[in-house]
Amino acid sequence: MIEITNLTKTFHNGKGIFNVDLSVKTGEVFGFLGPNGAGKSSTIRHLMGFMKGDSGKAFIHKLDTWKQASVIQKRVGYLPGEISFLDNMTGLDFLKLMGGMRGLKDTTYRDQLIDRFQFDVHTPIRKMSKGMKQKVGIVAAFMHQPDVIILDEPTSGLDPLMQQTFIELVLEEKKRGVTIFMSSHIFSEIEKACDRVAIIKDGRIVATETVSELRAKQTRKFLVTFSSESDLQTILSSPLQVEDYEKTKARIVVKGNYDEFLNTLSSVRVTHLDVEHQSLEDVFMNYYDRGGTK
Ligand SMILES: Nc1ncnc2c1ncn2[C@@H]1O[C@H](COP(=O)(O)OP(=O)(O)OP(=O)(O)O)[C@@H](O)[C@H]1O
Repeated sequence: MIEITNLTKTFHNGKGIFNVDLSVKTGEVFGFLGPNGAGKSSTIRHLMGFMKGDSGKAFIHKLDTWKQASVIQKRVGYLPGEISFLDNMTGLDFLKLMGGMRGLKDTTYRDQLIDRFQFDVHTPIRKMSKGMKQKVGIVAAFMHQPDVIILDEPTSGLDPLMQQTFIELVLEEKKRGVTIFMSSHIFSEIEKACDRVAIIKDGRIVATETVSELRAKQTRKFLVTFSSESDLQTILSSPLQVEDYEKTKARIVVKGNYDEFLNTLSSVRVTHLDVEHQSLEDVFMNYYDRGGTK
């Protein structure tokens, strides 16, 4: 549904995106993660046909996004990273303008979305907070029920409740078979909403993984208390990775090897077990820190 092959764009300052390859299947919710300045918005601008690459191609629905930019921009739901509104408009004026451009006739779904995101459509945009503007942008991206939606940092400026409302909306659209591509640096929203994730750093894709693969790579540390010091000795002489220990307690590192962990623990008496959670953020930081090698 979305194909980017070998896309490169070098800006005059040497920054940009380099040999970006991405493929998003129909009905997939795909997360695009990276720190500030990594190249997320630049990639998305190519996908929306606002920018022409120096080399490589981007396709949506097999349409070349640069050559067929007007078709893409009419058809695809899009939330830009920074929305430029005409300040004298109200939220409703803006949504009517966007709806007109996309040939939206039935406004029932638009009005349901306005209700869900709880904002006053009659407020002039110049008086809106960043979060309110973001809500208007989200409604504009979803209201015509497109089959592809591209969102650049959709939850920035939203409070936690509205972030949750947004995730629910994405999951509903996913059920309808909509293909969604969204950039973010909030790992928890990617984890909740996305099937797969690509990580971009310094303009290059450093990893593409399913969310479940990423979870499997997640390191978990268990704080285990044993009934005796000899139990601890049994664990110390096992293949399990023990980070530190004292008397009858050990901090055991588990990275996917749950079977081995449970089997070994079953040979001793455990009186207490606690888990220290490592966030997905830590997993991603591994990628960032490793400078692009997987
Ligand atoms: N038109 C431009 N001219 C020169 N440099 C640019 C231009 N657009 C982007 N850049 C640079 O290219 C790099 C990638 O920018 P981009 O906006 O794509 O990053 P991003 O991942 O979206 O970041 P953020 O999370 O901060 O929005 C940055 O170093 C940015 O300064």
